[in-house]
Amino acid sequence: MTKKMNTPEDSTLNGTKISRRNILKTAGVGGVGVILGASGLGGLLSLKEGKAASSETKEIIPFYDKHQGGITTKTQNHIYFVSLDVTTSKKEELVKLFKDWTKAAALLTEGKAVGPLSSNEFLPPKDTGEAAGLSPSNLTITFGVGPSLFVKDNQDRFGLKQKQSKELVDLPKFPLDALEEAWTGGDICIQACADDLQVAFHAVRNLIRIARGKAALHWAQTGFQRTKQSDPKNETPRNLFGFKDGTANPDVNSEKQMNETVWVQPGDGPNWLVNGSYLVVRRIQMFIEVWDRTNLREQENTFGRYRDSGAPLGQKDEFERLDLEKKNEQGEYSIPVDSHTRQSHGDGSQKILRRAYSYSDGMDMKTGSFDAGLLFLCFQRTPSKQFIPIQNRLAKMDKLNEYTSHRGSAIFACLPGAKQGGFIGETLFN
Ligand SMILES: C=CC1=C(C)c2cc3[nH]c(cc4nc(cc5[nH]c(cc1n2)c(C)c5CCC(=O)O)C(CCC(=O)O)=C4C)c(C)c3C=C
Ligand SMILES: [Fe+2]
Repeated sequence: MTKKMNTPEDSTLNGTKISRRNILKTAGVGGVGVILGASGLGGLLSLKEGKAASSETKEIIPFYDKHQGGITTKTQNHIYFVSLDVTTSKKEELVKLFKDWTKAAALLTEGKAVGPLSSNEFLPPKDTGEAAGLSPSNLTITFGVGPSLFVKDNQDRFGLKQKQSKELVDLPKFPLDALEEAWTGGDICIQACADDLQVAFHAVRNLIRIARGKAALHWAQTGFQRTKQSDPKNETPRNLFGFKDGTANPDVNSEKQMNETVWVQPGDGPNWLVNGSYLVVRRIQMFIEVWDRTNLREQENTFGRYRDSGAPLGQKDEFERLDLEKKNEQGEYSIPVDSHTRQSHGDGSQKILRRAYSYSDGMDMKTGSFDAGLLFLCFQRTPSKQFIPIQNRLAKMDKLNEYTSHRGSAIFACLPGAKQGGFIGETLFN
């Protein structure tokens, strides 16, 4: 029996965009297995378009843009983050991979399959199928390249050495780092964020499938936030220590702030990264059992903020400007000297865009406690002037270190966005 499939080719029929959900609804109307000619399907959809299309349009973040999605776009409920090792030594295969990934990512973010769901019973289907019927879920796919893609073991692997940015180098070892190879480094990263974890997983799975023989998984980490459904007021999310996390972030709606803080500008370094950004990712375990035995005052002194309101200590409102000079009745600083807020803020001149997710990975087999914490992700224009000095201060002085351990780390240059017809990495490889 011939079935009409949701293929990349038929993603636009008669000028009508067809998403995973539409195609299923259409099949429902006509019945599974009904043969539909392109024009018949297009006609049917244009009749039904209205509701389904308008509710889904809101759940699509366009893939082709000046900047990649997943950086300043609204944070979704889930993340599936992977770091990959490139296994091919041929530059042309690497370039082809980025071209294939670009096409696939554009389809996936629109809620489409990367190929026919079941066209030939003698071959594995092109798309793995688990996202069929699901909405695009605001999926964003962000690609980055690590320092080891340029030079590894002193080898200029793909003739890219001349293009390596001075900022794209391994992070220094910070005091107290307890990094493990299993969560550190990588040649390429893919960050997939979506409001549905199955959609994010499906995206990563299919992109890695496309990379077979060219790149392989090095490490992977999922993460979550409270969902939009459970928090319709969209307040600042809370981390696993129960504190609001993300309050003092630069404003993603301010182009000026993003150009100052996040996007690489002409003249900053190599041209290929203009409109891209550097991502620092840290897998930070949080000792939640120890925290849960710590009294509230100590917890609040650790962060320098109230747990309930998220306001700085000695102040009223979550979003009030920090008053680092304010003292309490005992004559001590209201926001303690070793608190996370004071140390991460510093003199306020170094800013990063944080886009962190909590993670929970079952049990830490070494200790029997939860392996849970924060997949800390931050974007910036110049790591040596932003993440690195902040982390140097935190590693030396932050009271939060008593309750956390940095177990994984990596840096990537997230490429600029691509135009329709172009591909992610074009500026680097051409
Ligand atoms: C090097 C950068 C940072 C790391 C690593 C980091 C880890 C980390 N942070 C929290 C929880 C909170 N962080 C908060 C503020 C805050 N954190 C950083 C940087 C790093 N945090 C910055 C730059 C800031 C903002 C400073 C400012 O200007 O005020 C807060 C307070 C609320 C907020 O502003 O978001 C919390 C809570 C955890 C749990 C953690 C590691 C596990
Ligand atoms: Fe922090």
